[in-house]
Amino acid sequence: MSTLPSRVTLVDVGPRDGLQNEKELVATEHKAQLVEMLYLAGLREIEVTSFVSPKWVPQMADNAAVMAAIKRQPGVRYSVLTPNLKGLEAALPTRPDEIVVFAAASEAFSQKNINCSIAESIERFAPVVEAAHATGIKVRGALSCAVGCPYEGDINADQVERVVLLMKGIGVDHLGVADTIGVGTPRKIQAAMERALKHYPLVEVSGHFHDTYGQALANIYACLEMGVHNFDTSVAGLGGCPYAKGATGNVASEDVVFMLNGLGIETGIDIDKLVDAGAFISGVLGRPPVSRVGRALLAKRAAA
Ligand SMILES: CC(C)(COP(=O)([O-])OP(=O)([O-])OC[C@H]1O[C@@H](n2cnc3c(N)ncnc32)[C@H](O)[C@@H]1OP(=O)([O-])[O-])[C@@H](O)C(=O)NCCC(=O)NCCSC(=O)C[C@@](C)(O)CC(=O)[O-]
Repeated sequence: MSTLPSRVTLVDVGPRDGLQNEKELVATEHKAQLVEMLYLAGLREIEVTSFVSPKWVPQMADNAAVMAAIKRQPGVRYSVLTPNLKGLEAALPTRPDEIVVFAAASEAFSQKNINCSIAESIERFAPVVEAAHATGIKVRGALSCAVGCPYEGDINADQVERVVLLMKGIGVDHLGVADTIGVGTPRKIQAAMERALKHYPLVEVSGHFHDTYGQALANIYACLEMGVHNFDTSVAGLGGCPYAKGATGNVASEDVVFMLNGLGIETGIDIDKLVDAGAFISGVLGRPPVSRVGRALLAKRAAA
């Protein structure tokens, strides 16, 4: 039996990745309340919003207002997505603790998602990374479509490594391996992870798994076996990417915390309060949480 990490850090990306795909605009105050409830549940890394074009992603148009509305708590890292310098310039006055640039292992996805080739995206990110570092802000890089693309199909590990190297070359501090459409299975995910780990230290690599095919928990376990201990998750299983049709949300934070609790792995997260956060935002959206654990614990509460 391999030794699993004793502690795992989760970045809840629900307020950004989760909500970006919602057609009905969610009120700024509800977004801010969700961020606060995640903090109260013990999350110390929260992806709040994105500074992208409001024409492309209207749900994130209130980015600055959300950043102004959140109650800043000590010890919490609030991050935002910035696809270009324009995004960074808009984000900086809102004082993000970290920014995220996002590239893809697939040319077609890069074009659909950010309207440029992989090479052009790296050219755009380079000054963003430089400017962020100049103000002391850490940069996470998301690498979409690390095992499969909605337009190109299978993606191989060589394609992943190529973009990992490009990200590393421009100084991206942390590399997130993203299975955007949730088609990854444990061995494929491990192969992609291995390429990231060839160039980034373990502490600076994370997994970002959508649960479209129900593989996300197995994929997280496969990463734990490699020692990976940072994951993006989304409260209530919210989300999907507007440029990956049919892809469902990220793996639900509640489901991951339940599994990690069962494995005796520390997260610092209170699952009951996390379920409250999931129930809150699901109520705002007018539907039950996608999280199986969230639904089970809510049903148990109702029956008690
Ligand atoms: C990247 C762009 C902006 C390029 O879009 P573009 O049209 O190529 O950009 P442009 O530079 O030609 O500008 C066109 C217009 O957009 C404006 N603009 C330009 N930049 C910005 C900005 N930052 N903020 C606000 N406005 C902006 C710019 O000012 C101009 O406005 P106009 O003159 O037409 O009125 C566009 O493609 C875009 O916003 N895409 C958003 C994509 C997105 O948010 N996708 C979802 C997030 S990624 C994701 O979810 C995956 C991830 C990270 O979770 C991991 C995974 O699971 O894979």
